Order: sequence, then structure tokens, then C-alpha cells
Amino acid sequence: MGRILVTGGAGYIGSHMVLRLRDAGEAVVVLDDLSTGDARLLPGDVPLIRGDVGDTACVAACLKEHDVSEALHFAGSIIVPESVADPLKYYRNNTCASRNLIEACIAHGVERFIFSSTAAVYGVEGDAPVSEDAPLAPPSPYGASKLMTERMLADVAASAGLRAGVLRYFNVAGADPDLRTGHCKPDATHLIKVACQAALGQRDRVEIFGADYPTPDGTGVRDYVHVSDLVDAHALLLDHFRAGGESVTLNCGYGRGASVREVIAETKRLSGIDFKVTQAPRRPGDAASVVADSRRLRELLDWQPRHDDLAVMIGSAYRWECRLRDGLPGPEAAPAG
Ligand SMILES: NC(=O)c1ccc[n+]([C@@H]2O[C@H](COP(=O)([O-])OP(=O)(O)OC[C@H]3O[C@@H](n4cnc5c(N)ncnc54)[C@H](O)[C@@H]3O)[C@@H](O)[C@H]2O)c1
Ligand SMILES: O=c1ccn([C@@H]2O[C@H](COP(=O)(O)OP(=O)(O)O[C@H]3O[C@H](CO)[C@H](O)[C@H](O)[C@H]3O)[C@@H](O)[C@H]2O)c(=O)[nH]1
Repeated sequence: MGRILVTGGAGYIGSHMVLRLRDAGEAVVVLDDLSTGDARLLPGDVPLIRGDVGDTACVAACLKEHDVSEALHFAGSIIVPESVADPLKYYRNNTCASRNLIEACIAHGVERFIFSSTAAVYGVEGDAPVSEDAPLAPPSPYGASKLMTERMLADVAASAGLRAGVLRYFNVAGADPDLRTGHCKPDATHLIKVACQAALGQRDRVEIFGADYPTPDGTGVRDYVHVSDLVDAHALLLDHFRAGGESVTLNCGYGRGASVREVIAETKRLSGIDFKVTQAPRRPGDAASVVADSRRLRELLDWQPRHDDLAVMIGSAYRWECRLRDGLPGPEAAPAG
């Protein structure tokens, strides 16, 4: 019996996926170059191949050694402003590297492939929930680099008989409820992580990037989705393919938004810390409001989120941040005493 390949499995979302699959008794192999990931997020019994998804020889050897027929592709570069400053990095790591990975998967006979895409493929205007059929007009190189991979995958699925799933994530947040993994990078730019770090005194403030948006309180609105519900959607999609389901593209969000001010207020309430908040100009490329229409995901896969609550998401993110502050043991760390 082969293993499921999880690329980027040592990263934030990928490590949750690895645990989700392992909890269900699935065999997994991780391919990760550890550029932003951390091997300590992985259970010791999950094989980790340190390599680049764009390295065809490395991928081919991994697929062969572990008899892979299903791949979940999380590896990539994810910071929108960085993609504006260095677009070629994004086209290399998200588009070209994915092309090589897909080619190696087809050559090996991989049957099912799920790709981590993003709401950043949409050119969002207004505050209506965005469906999968909304215009695709990525406002950043990050979104464009992901959309190109979506298109390659659709073309290859049609020509090679691959079952391809594209999941467009909205704003992924929170941590494993058992705190086995979470968001690790100290220099992360994501709002909830930044607010939790400010509550712990690791940042001197939270800046609100724009308070003059046409939203109820003037700040940006996002559809935050708990990482555990997100990885559940992947597991359901895999089951859908195993049962003969067709290739599909699905939004992953709850269908309701929270503003920057709401996130900050909730973080202050949960932590009990009144950290400093200042106003700053709008961040280039930010939309006012990005909320998913996720009916297709709910109906097709019977996705029933279990953590659809801002306090639950921020609470787990905050507890995880406390755990990080106290030090993250490696899987091989010796027990105390
Ligand atoms: N975090 C979000 O809110 C969000 C939203 C939409 C989409 N996504 C997508 O989800 C995926 C995972 O994001 P994340 O938040 O876990 O980020 P992350 O940076 O924590 O994880 C990415 C992982 O991929 C690895 N990696 C990067 N390039 C690689 C390469 N060429 N070869 C092998 N490994 C490589 C990194 O070391 C890291 O472990 C990404 O594809 C991202 O675009 C994330
Ligand atoms: O310190 C901060 C950080 C963020 N924000 C604001 O908070 C909201 C959320 O920002 P994040 O940086 O947390 O997330 P983004 O919406 O920019 O982007 C995220 O979601 C996108 C999809 O919607 C992409 O997938 C992208 O990869 C992922 O980082 C935005 O209005 C942003 O302007 C602040 O005000 N201050």
C-alpha cells in the first residue's frame, strides 16, 4: 500500500493535513525543502524528504520509493507583498515548480491530486460573497502564480485522466485544538498571528492597514477559516475522488467575514491584554472585503465545519503562540527527567 504525498507538509497548513491523515490511519510521506517549514511540526514516524517540488528527479524518486498514487500539494511561497516585490520568485516556486511536480506525478501514474489555491485568484470588488464562477483577475503576482497552476492542472487532468482538485482557501487561521502544530514563523504577516504576538509582547503594536474602506467599521473584512476545518475539506475531497468523483474547484471559507477591528477586539478579550493598536495606510493590493460563497463545497462534499467561530480560531492561535513562546520540542526530544 502506497503513501499519500504531502508537499509542504512541514508548513503551517500542510502539517495539520499530515496529522489529519495520520489520525485517520493513512500512510503519508512529506516532501518539503524547509524554506519556511519546520521539521519539528511533524510526527517522528512520518518520512520527510528534504527536497524541492521543482526537482523532477527528487520527486520521481520519492513517488517511486513510496508508491504514491495521491498527492496533496501545499508547498509554495505565500506572501502577497513579497510577490509584488519579487514576482519571479513566485512564478518560479508556485508555477514552474508545480509544473515539474505535476509532470513527475503524471509520469509516475498518480491518480488523484489536490492543489492549495487561494482567494487571491479573484479580482474581488464589493462585499458580496465570491463564488467559484466569479471573474478571475488576480490582483497580485501571488494570485497569478497560483491561477497559472490551476490552469495547468485543469489541462493535464483533461488530457491525462488525473482527478484534480483545486481548493481556493480564504484566510486560514487557528491551530490544531490539541496544539500539536500551528503557525510557526515569527515574522508572519497574517493578522491573527500578528495580534496574538502583540498580546504576548512579542510585537510592540498591531497596525491597522487602512481604516477608510467601505466596510461597516472602515477596516478590511476577511473570511477566516479554521485550519482544522480546511484540512477536513481536503480529506472529504480525497474520499470524493476515491469514490469516482470528478475533478472540481471549490472555495474554502465559511461565508461570513470579520473586520480587522473585530479580530483585534477578540484577541484583546481572549488574552486579557490591551496591546497597542495604531492606524497605518492601506497595504498595496488589499481588497476591502473578501468573503467566500462556499455552497459548492458544503453541498458536494457535505462539509460541516466544526470550528466556525472567531473566538475558537483566535483562541487556538493564541494558545499555540503561548506554546511557541515556551519552546517547541522536536519529535526526538528526550522526555524531561
Ligand atoms: N495561509 C493562508 O492563509 C493561505 C491562504 C490561501 C492559500 N494558501 C496556500 O496554502 C499552502 C500552504 O500555506 P501555509 O500557510 O501552510 O504556508 P507555509 O509557508 O507555512 O508552508 C509552505 C511549506 O512549503 C514548503 N516549500 C515552499 N516551497 C517549496 C518547494 N519549492 N519545495 C518543497 N517545499 C517547499 C515550505 O518549507 C513550507 O513548509 C500554500 O500553497 C499557500 O499558497 C495559504
Ligand atoms: O498587521 C496587519 C496584518 C493584516 N492586516 C489586515 O488584516 C486583513 C487580513 O490580512 P492578512 O495578511 O492576514 O491576510 P490577507 O487577506 O492579506 O491574505 C491571506 O488570504 C489571501 C486570500 O484571501 C491569500 O490566500 C493570502 O495567501 C493570505 O495571506 C487585511 O485587511 C489586512 O490589511 C492589518 O490590518 N494589519
